[in-house]
Amino acid sequence: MITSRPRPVSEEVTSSDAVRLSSVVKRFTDAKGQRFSAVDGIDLRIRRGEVLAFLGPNGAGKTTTIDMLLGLTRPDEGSVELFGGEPERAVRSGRVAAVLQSGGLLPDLTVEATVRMLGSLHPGSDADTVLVRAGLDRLRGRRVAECSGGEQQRLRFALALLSGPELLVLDEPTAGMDVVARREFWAAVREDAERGMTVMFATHYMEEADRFADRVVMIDRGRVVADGSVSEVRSALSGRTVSALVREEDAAELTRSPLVRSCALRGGRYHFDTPDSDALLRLLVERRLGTEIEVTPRSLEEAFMTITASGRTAGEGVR
Ligand SMILES: Nc1ncnc2c1ncn2[C@@H]1O[C@H](COP(=O)(O)OP(=O)(O)OP(=O)(O)O)[C@@H](O)[C@H]1O
Repeated sequence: MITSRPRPVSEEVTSSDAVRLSSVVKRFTDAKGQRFSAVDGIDLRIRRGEVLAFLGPNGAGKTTTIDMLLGLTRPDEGSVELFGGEPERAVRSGRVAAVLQSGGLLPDLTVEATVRMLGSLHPGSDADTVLVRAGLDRLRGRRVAECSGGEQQRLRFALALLSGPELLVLDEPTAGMDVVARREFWAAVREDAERGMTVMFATHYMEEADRFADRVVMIDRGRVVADGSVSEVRSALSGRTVSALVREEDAAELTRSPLVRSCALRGGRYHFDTPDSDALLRLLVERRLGTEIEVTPRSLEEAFMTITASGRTAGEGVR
């Protein structure tokens, strides 16, 4: 497993922990009546003020983990603590708020009326400030039904802010939004994160993790397979991609070299995943094996594909 900093779960919980999951397991029954572990022993500590991206392919167990974290469902094994106590207590007291994927809005109310109505449940909340913080000031009079998907998510974000939460949990908050809407959404969240709020967000968009998170936790089939800063996760799978025009027989020979971890043919070019791009480059040039050679750093997305793919073939995560 890739870890940036050791996070032994046996360490005493300190006041700096917002979230602590210890050996959490959640089982469900599948369509064939078989029990399986959707979450299979997750240990995770999130320190106060951290912005953590929670990544994983479809069905990896992200939503199930988040549901346990919010006290919506209980683990079959292990424990979940928010700010050192029960999740339900932290949610009830407004220290934790969530932006989930859908639901929860009344289509005929205006944006402002929605925020004021929900605000009345939180004494001391300031609807005007929240509308501005969520970037909704100009949309106050718009009916919810007429808001775009991105605007509705910003409204859910505004509602989450009403209780003045210390921890904000977002489950794929930008699913289905276009690039502009996603950018606007994250600009609003980022401002709050910069004020010191702890944020945990699940996403399928790697660039959101790349741009926004301090730390990335990747899960696959209910287990943590990588944990570190974006650059640590990338560099732990250190390497670059070298692509070039190469003859088929030369490419076949190159894939047998220890300098090549894997190779893919795209758009007529061979893309070699390599642990040592300098050496591979030298080889290609000196032996005239390739032309139009390009060297590019691996993206977080590539790191993620490698981690989850190796987990699938080896039966476990990258270690
Ligand atoms: N109530 C349930 N009963 C049975 N199986 C469930 C239930 N909830 C989730 N699952 C299964 O548990 C696994 C994990 O689901 P989960 O929704 O946590 O994944 P996810 O990582 O959030 O996926 P996605 O990115 O697609 O939202 C999946 O195989 C899912 O089908």
